[in-house]
Amino acid sequence: MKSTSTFLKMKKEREPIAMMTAYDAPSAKAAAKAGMDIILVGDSVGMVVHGYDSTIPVTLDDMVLHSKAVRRGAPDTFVVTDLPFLTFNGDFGTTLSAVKKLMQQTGTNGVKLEGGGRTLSVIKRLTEAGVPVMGHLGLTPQSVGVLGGYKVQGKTEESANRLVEEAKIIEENGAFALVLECVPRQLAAHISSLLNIPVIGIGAGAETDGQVLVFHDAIGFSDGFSPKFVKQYANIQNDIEVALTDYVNEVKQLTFPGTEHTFTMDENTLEKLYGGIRS
Ligand SMILES: Nc1nc(=O)c2c([nH]1)NC[C@@H]1CN(c3ccc(C(=O)N[C@@H](CCC(=O)O)C(=O)O)cc3)CN21
Ligand SMILES: CC(C)C(=O)C(=O)O
Ligand SMILES: [Mg+2]
Repeated sequence: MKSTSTFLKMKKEREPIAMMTAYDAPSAKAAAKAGMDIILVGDSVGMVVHGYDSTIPVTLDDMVLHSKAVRRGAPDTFVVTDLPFLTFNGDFGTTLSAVKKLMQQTGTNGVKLEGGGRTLSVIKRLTEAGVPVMGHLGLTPQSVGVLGGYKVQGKTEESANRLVEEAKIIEENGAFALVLECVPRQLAAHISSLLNIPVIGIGAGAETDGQVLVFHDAIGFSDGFSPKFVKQYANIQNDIEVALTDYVNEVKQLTFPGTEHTFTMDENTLEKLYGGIRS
């Protein structure tokens, strides 16, 4: 199993880190088979799997359930789980019990939490408690209400400087990696070269130490969600629609199931039971 020190070494040796979300066992298994370095059980599960229009409604129990499934599908891959909305912003005891539940009940390898400001000290305290922590700056979707929408961050001098300062503190406070979401590539490149820990980008250009995408976006299964930073490596939505339409048509036309999908009784039993009625 890769570890936080593997990821530091990868950065040093300029080997890009490939990360993607997964929320269930079969997709986690596919990610592991593809050679994914890190699987993220993202709170984006609320949007792409549960149909919410933000990540705000996602609960700790949701993250526990999905993390367990991912761990079963990818037992040998480093897994990180998002701490959901308002599970790490109040008293530290509550944060600790949330992280304890996640790590002990699911076997996830670390947690990711969004934001700078007051959450910077939470990163420090969790790290001191022995928890591998991944930071997340830039577009932090749990703050969508405060940010006023899903918008590129760090475009002004002031906000770019603040992101740089927060990124430095995140490293100082012991995080093993940092996700930078939806920021200009020049800012992401600057932060990546400034930090010793790997910076993993999403909508942050090619000069970070790794990339992360949402599983459903990457395979074309998120209802057409395809902003500039997403590349669709497949169109699963279309494949599924074709398959399901074929199924409906074959059921209606009685062409499914065929004999090859059907069980039969042997002739003797059939004779005894129904006097040889067949067809
Ligand atoms: N399926 C999915 N994939 C994601 O990457 C994702 C989610 N859901 N939900 C949580 C956040 C929201 N994300 C988003 C959503 C929309 C834009 C978007 O429309 N961006 C505009 C630019 C907006 C601006 O800066 O004015 C774009 O054109 O890319 C970006 C990130 C990323 N995250
Ligand atoms: C997009 C990634 C970084 C994330 O936080 C999520 O999927 O929830
Ligand atoms: Mg998230």
